[in-house]
Amino acid sequence: MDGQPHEKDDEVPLAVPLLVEDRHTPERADSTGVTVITGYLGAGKTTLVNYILKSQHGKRIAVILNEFGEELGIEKAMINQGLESSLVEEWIELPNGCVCCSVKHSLVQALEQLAERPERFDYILLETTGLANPGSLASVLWVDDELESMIHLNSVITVVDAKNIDHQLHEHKECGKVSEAFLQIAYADVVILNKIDQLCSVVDNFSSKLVMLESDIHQINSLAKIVRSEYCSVDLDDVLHCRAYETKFASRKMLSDLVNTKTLSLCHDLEVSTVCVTENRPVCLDEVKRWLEQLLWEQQDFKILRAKGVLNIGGSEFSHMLQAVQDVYEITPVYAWEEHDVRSNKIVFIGKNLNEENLAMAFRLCTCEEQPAVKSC
Ligand SMILES: Nc1nc2c(ncn2[C@@H]2O[C@H](COP(=O)(O)OP(=O)(O)OP(=O)(O)O)[C@@H](O)[C@H]2O)c(=O)[nH]1
Repeated sequence: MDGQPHEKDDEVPLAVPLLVEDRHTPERADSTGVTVITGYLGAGKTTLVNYILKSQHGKRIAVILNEFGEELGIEKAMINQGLESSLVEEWIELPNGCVCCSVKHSLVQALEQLAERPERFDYILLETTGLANPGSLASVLWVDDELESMIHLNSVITVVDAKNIDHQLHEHKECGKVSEAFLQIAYADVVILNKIDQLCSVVDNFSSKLVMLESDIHQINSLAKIVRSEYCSVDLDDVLHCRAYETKFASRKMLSDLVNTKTLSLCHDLEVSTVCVTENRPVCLDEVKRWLEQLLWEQQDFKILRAKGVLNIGGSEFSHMLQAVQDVYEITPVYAWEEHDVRSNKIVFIGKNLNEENLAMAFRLCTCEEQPAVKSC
Protein backbone atom coordinates (compact mmCIF):
# COMPACT_ATOMS: atom_id res chain seq x y z
CA MET A 1 0.00 0.00 0.00
CA ASP A 2 1.76 3.11 -1.10
CA GLY A 3 -0.81 5.73 -0.28
CA GLN A 4 -0.75 7.68 2.91
CA PRO A 5 -3.61 6.81 5.23
CA HIS A 6 -5.76 9.79 6.07
CA GLU A 7 -5.49 11.03 9.62
CA LYS A 8 -9.17 10.17 10.14
CA ASP A 9 -8.17 6.50 9.96
CA ASP A 10 -6.66 6.60 13.42
CA GLU A 11 -9.63 8.18 15.15
CA VAL A 12 -11.82 6.02 17.34
CA PRO A 13 -15.40 6.09 16.02
CA LEU A 14 -17.85 7.85 18.36
CA ALA A 15 -20.76 5.70 17.37
CA VAL A 16 -20.87 2.15 16.17
CA PRO A 17 -23.40 1.69 13.39
CA LEU A 18 -24.81 -1.80 12.97
CA LEU A 19 -23.75 -2.32 9.43
CA VAL A 20 -23.88 -6.05 9.04
CA GLU A 21 -27.22 -7.61 9.73
CA ASP A 22 -28.18 -11.23 10.27
CA ARG A 23 -30.01 -11.35 6.98
CA HIS A 24 -26.60 -11.10 5.35
CA THR A 25 -25.25 -14.33 6.80
CA PRO A 26 -23.69 -15.94 3.75
CA GLU A 27 -26.06 -18.34 2.02
CA ARG A 28 -23.18 -20.64 1.19
CA ALA A 29 -22.17 -21.43 4.76
CA ASP A 30 -19.05 -23.31 3.68
CA SER A 31 -17.75 -20.77 1.20
CA THR A 32 -16.15 -17.36 1.75
CA GLY A 33 -17.00 -14.43 -0.51
CA VAL A 34 -14.12 -12.61 -2.21
CA THR A 35 -14.56 -8.94 -3.03
CA VAL A 36 -12.11 -7.61 -5.60
CA ILE A 37 -11.17 -3.96 -5.07
CA THR A 38 -9.76 -2.19 -8.06
CA GLY A 39 -9.28 1.36 -9.27
CA TYR A 40 -6.81 3.72 -10.84
CA LEU A 41 -3.58 4.63 -9.01
CA GLY A 42 -4.34 6.75 -5.97
CA ALA A 43 -8.13 6.55 -6.30
CA GLY A 44 -8.55 5.34 -2.73
CA LYS A 45 -8.39 1.52 -2.73
CA THR A 46 -6.23 1.33 0.38
CA THR A 47 -8.42 3.93 2.05
CA LEU A 48 -11.41 1.68 1.37
CA VAL A 49 -9.65 -1.41 2.74
CA ASN A 50 -8.66 0.46 5.90
CA TYR A 51 -12.16 1.81 6.28
CA ILE A 52 -13.65 -1.68 6.04
CA LEU A 53 -11.12 -3.23 8.42
CA LYS A 54 -11.56 -0.51 11.01
CA SER A 55 -15.33 -0.43 10.90
CA GLN A 56 -16.82 -2.26 13.84
CA HIS A 57 -18.73 -4.98 12.11
CA GLY A 58 -17.50 -7.92 14.19
CA LYS A 59 -16.58 -9.89 11.09
CA ARG A 60 -13.32 -11.65 10.34
CA ILE A 61 -11.89 -10.22 7.17
CA ALA A 62 -8.71 -11.20 5.36
CA VAL A 63 -7.12 -8.82 2.89
CA ILE A 64 -4.72 -9.80 0.14
CA LEU A 65 -2.78 -6.94 -1.35
CA ASN A 66 -1.16 -7.11 -4.74
CA GLU A 67 1.27 -4.35 -5.52
CA PHE A 68 2.49 -4.27 -9.10
CA GLY A 69 6.22 -3.80 -9.46
CA GLU A 70 7.13 -4.19 -5.79
CA GLU A 71 10.72 -5.33 -5.62
CA LEU A 72 10.11 -8.45 -3.65
CA GLY A 73 6.69 -9.24 -5.01
CA ILE A 74 5.46 -9.73 -1.50
CA GLU A 75 1.82 -9.68 -0.66
CA LYS A 76 0.51 -8.58 2.65
CA ALA A 77 -2.51 -10.18 4.23
CA MET A 78 -4.16 -8.20 6.95
CA ILE A 79 -6.62 -10.03 9.07
CA ASN A 80 -9.26 -8.37 11.11
CA GLN A 81 -9.99 -10.59 14.09
CA GLY A 82 -13.41 -9.13 14.55
CA LEU A 83 -14.97 -6.80 17.04
CA GLU A 84 -12.67 -5.61 19.84
CA SER A 85 -9.68 -7.48 18.41
CA SER A 86 -6.57 -5.96 17.03
CA LEU A 87 -5.56 -6.10 13.44
CA VAL A 88 -3.14 -8.91 12.67
CA GLU A 89 -0.78 -8.57 9.77
CA GLU A 90 0.68 -11.51 7.91
CA TRP A 91 2.71 -11.90 4.80
CA ILE A 92 1.89 -14.19 1.96
CA GLU A 93 4.64 -14.46 -0.58
CA LEU A 94 3.64 -14.47 -4.21
CA PRO A 95 5.97 -14.23 -7.17
CA ASN A 96 6.48 -10.70 -8.41
CA GLY A 97 3.83 -9.56 -10.84
CA CYS A 98 0.28 -8.58 -11.26
CA VAL A 99 -2.51 -10.91 -10.09
CA CYS A 100 -4.44 -10.54 -13.32
CA CYS A 101 -1.67 -11.99 -15.46
CA SER A 102 1.42 -13.72 -14.14
CA VAL A 103 0.52 -14.91 -10.68
CA LYS A 104 -3.02 -16.20 -10.99
CA HIS A 105 -2.00 -19.64 -9.84
CA SER A 106 -0.24 -18.34 -6.74
CA LEU A 107 -3.19 -16.16 -5.97
CA VAL A 108 -5.50 -19.13 -6.15
CA GLN A 109 -3.16 -21.00 -3.78
CA ALA A 110 -3.08 -18.06 -1.38
CA LEU A 111 -6.87 -17.93 -1.38
CA GLU A 112 -7.02 -21.68 -0.77
CA GLN A 113 -4.67 -21.35 2.19
CA LEU A 114 -6.81 -18.62 3.68
CA ALA A 115 -10.03 -20.51 3.07
CA GLU A 116 -8.67 -23.72 4.60
CA ARG A 117 -7.75 -22.12 7.90
CA PRO A 118 -9.59 -23.50 10.90
CA GLU A 119 -10.70 -20.02 11.97
CA ARG A 120 -13.02 -19.16 9.12
CA PHE A 121 -13.17 -15.78 7.45
CA ASP A 122 -16.42 -14.05 6.78
CA TYR A 123 -14.98 -12.13 3.84
CA ILE A 124 -11.79 -11.89 1.82
CA LEU A 125 -10.86 -8.58 0.18
CA LEU A 126 -8.44 -8.61 -2.72
CA GLU A 127 -6.92 -5.19 -3.36
CA THR A 128 -5.45 -5.20 -6.83
CA THR A 129 -2.78 -3.02 -8.27
CA GLY A 130 -3.97 0.16 -9.91
CA LEU A 131 -3.02 -1.33 -13.26
CA ALA A 132 -4.97 -4.56 -13.03
CA ASN A 133 -7.62 -5.65 -15.50
CA PRO A 134 -10.30 -6.96 -13.14
CA GLY A 135 -11.94 -8.97 -15.94
CA SER A 136 -9.27 -11.68 -16.01
CA LEU A 137 -9.27 -11.88 -12.28
CA ALA A 138 -13.06 -12.06 -12.07
CA SER A 139 -13.25 -14.86 -14.63
CA VAL A 140 -10.60 -16.90 -12.76
CA LEU A 141 -12.23 -16.45 -9.37
CA TRP A 142 -15.69 -17.07 -10.78
CA VAL A 143 -14.96 -20.41 -12.38
CA ASP A 144 -11.93 -21.88 -10.65
CA ASP A 145 -12.88 -25.49 -9.83
CA GLU A 146 -10.34 -25.93 -7.06
CA LEU A 147 -11.69 -22.91 -5.26
CA GLU A 148 -15.35 -23.33 -5.95
CA SER A 149 -16.27 -25.12 -2.74
CA MET A 150 -14.17 -22.83 -0.53
CA ILE A 151 -14.56 -19.35 -1.92
CA HIS A 152 -16.82 -17.58 -4.36
CA LEU A 153 -16.55 -14.29 -6.16
CA ASN A 154 -18.77 -11.78 -4.46
CA SER A 155 -18.29 -8.63 -6.52
CA VAL A 156 -15.86 -6.25 -8.16
CA ILE A 157 -15.68 -2.82 -6.51
CA THR A 158 -14.00 -0.06 -8.50
CA VAL A 159 -12.84 3.06 -6.69
CA VAL A 160 -12.86 6.10 -8.96
CA ASP A 161 -11.20 9.45 -8.27
CA ALA A 162 -13.99 11.97 -8.92
CA LYS A 163 -11.53 14.80 -9.61
CA ASN A 164 -9.44 12.92 -12.17
CA ILE A 165 -11.77 10.41 -13.79
CA ASP A 166 -12.66 12.69 -16.70
CA HIS A 167 -9.02 13.01 -17.65
CA GLN A 168 -8.36 9.28 -17.09
CA LEU A 169 -11.19 8.31 -19.41
CA HIS A 170 -10.07 10.61 -22.17
CA GLU A 171 -6.30 10.26 -21.99
CA HIS A 172 -4.29 8.77 -24.84
CA LYS A 173 -5.22 5.15 -25.57
CA GLU A 174 -2.95 2.45 -26.89
CA CYS A 175 -4.17 1.54 -30.34
CA GLY A 176 -6.75 -1.22 -30.26
CA LYS A 177 -6.55 -1.74 -26.50
CA VAL A 178 -9.19 -0.63 -24.04
CA SER A 179 -7.60 1.57 -21.40
CA GLU A 180 -7.50 0.50 -17.77
CA ALA A 181 -9.87 3.18 -16.50
CA PHE A 182 -12.58 1.87 -18.84
CA LEU A 183 -11.91 -1.77 -18.00
CA GLN A 184 -12.13 -1.07 -14.30
CA ILE A 185 -15.51 0.61 -14.69
CA ALA A 186 -16.76 -1.95 -17.22
CA TYR A 187 -16.22 -4.86 -14.83
CA ALA A 188 -17.45 -3.07 -11.72
CA ASP A 189 -20.50 -4.20 -9.84
CA VAL A 190 -20.16 -1.15 -7.61
CA VAL A 191 -18.34 2.07 -8.51
CA ILE A 192 -17.27 4.17 -5.53
CA LEU A 193 -17.09 7.74 -6.79
CA ASN A 194 -14.52 8.87 -4.23
CA LYS A 195 -12.80 12.18 -3.41
CA ILE A 196 -15.91 14.22 -4.04
CA ASP A 197 -14.50 16.76 -1.56
CA GLN A 198 -11.63 17.37 -3.98
CA LEU A 199 -13.99 17.71 -6.92
CA CYS A 200 -16.01 20.22 -4.90
CA SER A 201 -12.89 22.35 -4.39
CA VAL A 202 -12.05 22.61 -8.12
CA VAL A 203 -15.38 23.03 -9.91
CA ASP A 204 -18.09 25.67 -9.49
CA ASN A 205 -21.07 23.63 -10.62
CA PHE A 206 -20.26 20.74 -8.32
CA SER A 207 -23.69 19.03 -8.35
CA SER A 208 -24.11 19.05 -12.10
CA LYS A 209 -20.52 17.86 -12.57
CA LEU A 210 -21.24 14.90 -10.27
CA VAL A 211 -24.39 14.03 -12.23
CA MET A 212 -22.41 14.24 -15.46
CA LEU A 213 -19.71 11.91 -14.12
CA GLU A 214 -22.34 9.45 -12.97
CA SER A 215 -23.93 9.55 -16.38
CA ASP A 216 -20.55 8.83 -18.04
CA ILE A 217 -20.01 5.89 -15.70
CA HIS A 218 -23.48 4.54 -16.43
CA GLN A 219 -22.98 4.88 -20.16
CA ILE A 220 -19.95 2.64 -19.80
CA ASN A 221 -21.62 0.27 -17.36
CA SER A 222 -25.35 0.66 -16.69
CA LEU A 223 -25.31 -2.33 -14.35
CA ALA A 224 -22.99 -0.78 -11.79
CA LYS A 225 -24.30 0.79 -8.63
CA ILE A 226 -22.62 4.16 -8.07
CA VAL A 227 -21.88 5.26 -4.51
CA ARG A 228 -20.54 8.77 -3.83
CA SER A 229 -17.94 9.05 -1.09
CA GLU A 230 -15.30 11.01 0.75
CA TYR A 231 -12.43 8.89 2.04
CA CYS A 232 -14.43 5.82 0.99
CA SER A 233 -16.84 6.14 3.91
CA VAL A 234 -19.48 3.93 2.40
CA ASP A 235 -22.26 1.72 3.65
CA LEU A 236 -20.61 -1.68 4.09
CA ASP A 237 -23.70 -3.35 2.69
CA ASP A 238 -22.73 -1.87 -0.67
CA VAL A 239 -19.28 -3.40 -0.66
CA LEU A 240 -19.56 -6.64 1.24
CA HIS A 241 -23.01 -7.88 0.23
CA CYS A 242 -23.31 -7.11 -3.41
CA ARG A 243 -23.24 -10.78 -4.57
CA ALA A 244 -23.21 -9.89 -8.19
CA TYR A 245 -22.12 -13.35 -9.30
CA GLU A 246 -24.62 -15.47 -7.41
CA THR A 247 -26.51 -16.54 -10.46
CA LYS A 248 -28.24 -19.52 -8.87
CA PHE A 249 -29.36 -17.44 -5.91
CA ALA A 250 -30.22 -14.31 -7.89
CA SER A 251 -33.12 -12.51 -6.30
CA ARG A 252 -36.22 -11.40 -8.18
CA LYS A 253 -35.02 -7.85 -7.51
CA MET A 254 -31.72 -8.52 -9.25
CA LEU A 255 -33.60 -9.81 -12.26
CA SER A 256 -36.08 -6.94 -12.30
CA ASP A 257 -33.17 -4.45 -12.06
CA LEU A 258 -31.73 -6.14 -15.12
CA VAL A 259 -35.01 -5.86 -16.98
CA ASN A 260 -35.10 -2.12 -16.15
CA THR A 261 -31.53 -1.43 -17.30
CA LYS A 262 -31.42 0.87 -20.33
CA THR A 263 -28.95 1.68 -23.06
CA LEU A 264 -27.73 5.24 -22.52
CA SER A 265 -26.46 6.83 -25.67
CA LEU A 266 -25.77 10.44 -24.84
CA CYS A 267 -22.05 10.57 -25.53
CA HIS A 268 -20.31 8.76 -28.38
CA ASP A 269 -16.86 9.57 -27.16
CA LEU A 270 -16.60 6.68 -24.72
CA GLU A 271 -14.48 3.66 -25.60
CA VAL A 272 -16.72 1.19 -23.82
CA SER A 273 -20.50 1.29 -23.49
CA THR A 274 -23.57 -0.62 -22.36
CA VAL A 275 -26.03 -1.96 -24.88
CA CYS A 276 -29.30 -3.69 -23.95
CA VAL A 277 -31.24 -6.03 -26.21
CA THR A 278 -34.72 -7.39 -25.57
CA GLU A 279 -36.86 -10.09 -27.16
CA ASN A 280 -40.42 -10.85 -26.16
CA ARG A 281 -40.75 -14.29 -27.72
CA PRO A 282 -39.22 -17.36 -25.99
CA VAL A 283 -35.70 -18.15 -27.08
CA CYS A 284 -34.02 -21.47 -27.81
CA LEU A 285 -31.31 -22.30 -25.28
CA ASP A 286 -29.04 -24.01 -27.80
CA GLU A 287 -29.33 -21.06 -30.18
CA VAL A 288 -28.52 -18.56 -27.44
CA LYS A 289 -25.50 -20.61 -26.41
CA ARG A 290 -24.30 -20.86 -29.99
CA TRP A 291 -24.67 -17.12 -30.44
CA LEU A 292 -22.89 -16.27 -27.16
CA GLU A 293 -20.01 -18.59 -27.95
CA GLN A 294 -19.59 -16.84 -31.26
CA LEU A 295 -19.70 -13.42 -29.57
CA LEU A 296 -17.32 -14.32 -26.76
CA TRP A 297 -14.96 -16.80 -28.35
CA GLU A 298 -14.53 -15.74 -31.94
CA GLN A 299 -12.51 -12.79 -33.14
CA GLN A 300 -14.86 -9.86 -33.80
CA ASP A 301 -14.54 -6.17 -34.57
CA PHE A 302 -16.13 -5.57 -31.17
CA LYS A 303 -15.40 -6.96 -27.72
CA ILE A 304 -17.82 -8.11 -25.06
CA LEU A 305 -16.35 -7.60 -21.61
CA ARG A 306 -19.30 -8.38 -19.37
CA ALA A 307 -22.90 -9.46 -19.90
CA LYS A 308 -25.88 -10.22 -17.73
CA GLY A 309 -29.35 -11.19 -18.78
CA VAL A 310 -32.71 -12.75 -18.04
CA LEU A 311 -33.93 -15.39 -20.45
CA ASN A 312 -37.29 -16.93 -21.19
CA ILE A 313 -36.27 -20.31 -22.58
CA GLY A 314 -38.93 -21.98 -24.68
CA GLY A 315 -40.31 -25.12 -23.05
CA SER A 316 -39.02 -24.24 -19.60
CA GLU A 317 -41.12 -23.05 -16.67
CA PHE A 318 -38.03 -21.44 -15.14
CA SER A 319 -36.60 -18.00 -15.74
CA HIS A 320 -32.90 -18.28 -16.59
CA MET A 321 -30.09 -15.94 -15.75
CA LEU A 322 -27.11 -15.31 -18.00
CA GLN A 323 -23.77 -14.10 -16.68
CA ALA A 324 -20.62 -13.62 -18.75
CA VAL A 325 -17.17 -12.25 -17.99
CA GLN A 326 -14.64 -12.10 -20.78
CA ASP A 327 -14.82 -15.53 -22.48
CA VAL A 328 -16.65 -17.34 -19.68
CA TYR A 329 -20.42 -17.56 -19.48
CA GLU A 330 -23.12 -19.37 -17.55
CA ILE A 331 -26.87 -19.75 -18.06
CA THR A 332 -28.69 -21.00 -14.99
CA PRO A 333 -32.35 -21.63 -14.16
CA VAL A 334 -33.27 -19.22 -11.37
CA TYR A 335 -36.92 -19.40 -10.30
CA ALA A 336 -40.19 -20.71 -11.62
CA TRP A 337 -42.15 -18.15 -13.61
CA GLU A 338 -45.22 -16.94 -11.76
CA GLU A 339 -48.50 -16.03 -13.34
CA HIS A 340 -47.97 -12.27 -13.07
CA ASP A 341 -44.37 -12.39 -14.41
CA VAL A 342 -43.78 -10.86 -17.79
CA ARG A 343 -41.85 -13.59 -19.57
CA SER A 344 -39.40 -11.75 -21.73
CA ASN A 345 -35.69 -11.79 -22.54
CA LYS A 346 -33.20 -9.07 -21.87
CA ILE A 347 -29.42 -9.09 -22.18
CA VAL A 348 -27.22 -6.24 -21.05
CA PHE A 349 -23.86 -6.22 -22.82
CA ILE A 350 -20.89 -4.11 -21.75
CA GLY A 351 -18.11 -3.88 -24.28
CA LYS A 352 -16.14 -2.08 -26.92
CA ASN A 353 -17.59 -1.00 -30.30
CA LEU A 354 -20.95 -2.63 -29.60
CA ASN A 355 -23.67 -2.20 -32.21
CA GLU A 356 -27.12 -2.34 -30.68
CA GLU A 357 -28.94 -3.02 -33.92
CA ASN A 358 -26.72 -5.96 -34.90
CA LEU A 359 -26.93 -7.51 -31.45
CA ALA A 360 -30.72 -7.13 -31.36
CA MET A 361 -31.05 -8.69 -34.79
CA ALA A 362 -28.89 -11.68 -33.86
CA PHE A 363 -30.86 -12.14 -30.62
CA ARG A 364 -34.08 -12.24 -32.64
CA LEU A 365 -32.66 -15.19 -34.57
CA CYS A 366 -32.45 -17.16 -31.33
CA THR A 367 -36.22 -17.30 -30.86
CA CYS A 368 -37.63 -20.80 -30.86
CA GLU A 369 -41.06 -20.24 -32.37
CA GLU A 370 -40.22 -22.55 -35.25
CA GLN A 371 -38.19 -24.98 -33.18
CA PRO A 372 -39.11 -27.89 -30.89
CA ALA A 373 -39.44 -26.97 -27.20
CA VAL A 374 -36.27 -27.41 -25.13
CA LYS A 375 -36.57 -29.02 -21.74
CA SER A 376 -33.86 -27.44 -19.58
CA CYS A 377 -35.21 -27.86 -16.07
N1 LIG B 1 -9.16 14.58 -0.22
C1 LIG B 1 -9.35 13.28 -0.27
N2 LIG B 1 -8.30 12.45 -0.22
C2 LIG B 1 -8.52 11.13 -0.24
C3 LIG B 1 -9.82 10.59 -0.33
N3 LIG B 1 -9.73 9.25 -0.36
C4 LIG B 1 -8.42 8.96 -0.28
N4 LIG B 1 -7.68 10.07 -0.20
C5 LIG B 1 -6.21 10.19 -0.13
O1 LIG B 1 -5.69 9.87 -1.43
C6 LIG B 1 -4.41 9.26 -1.30
C7 LIG B 1 -4.40 7.96 -2.07
O2 LIG B 1 -5.31 7.06 -1.45
P1 LIG B 1 -5.05 5.49 -1.42
O3 LIG B 1 -6.13 4.88 -0.63
O4 LIG B 1 -3.65 5.18 -1.01
O5 LIG B 1 -5.23 5.17 -2.96
P2 LIG B 1 -4.87 3.80 -3.70
O6 LIG B 1 -5.87 3.65 -4.76
O7 LIG B 1 -4.76 2.68 -2.72
O8 LIG B 1 -3.47 4.16 -4.27
P3 LIG B 1 -2.41 3.17 -5.01
O9 LIG B 1 -2.20 1.99 -4.11
O10 LIG B 1 -1.21 4.03 -5.17
O11 LIG B 1 -3.01 2.82 -6.32
C8 LIG B 1 -4.18 9.08 0.21
O12 LIG B 1 -3.37 10.13 0.65
C9 LIG B 1 -5.57 9.20 0.81
O13 LIG B 1 -5.57 9.67 2.15
C10 LIG B 1 -10.94 11.50 -0.40
O14 LIG B 1 -12.12 11.13 -0.53
N5 LIG B 1 -10.63 12.83 -0.37
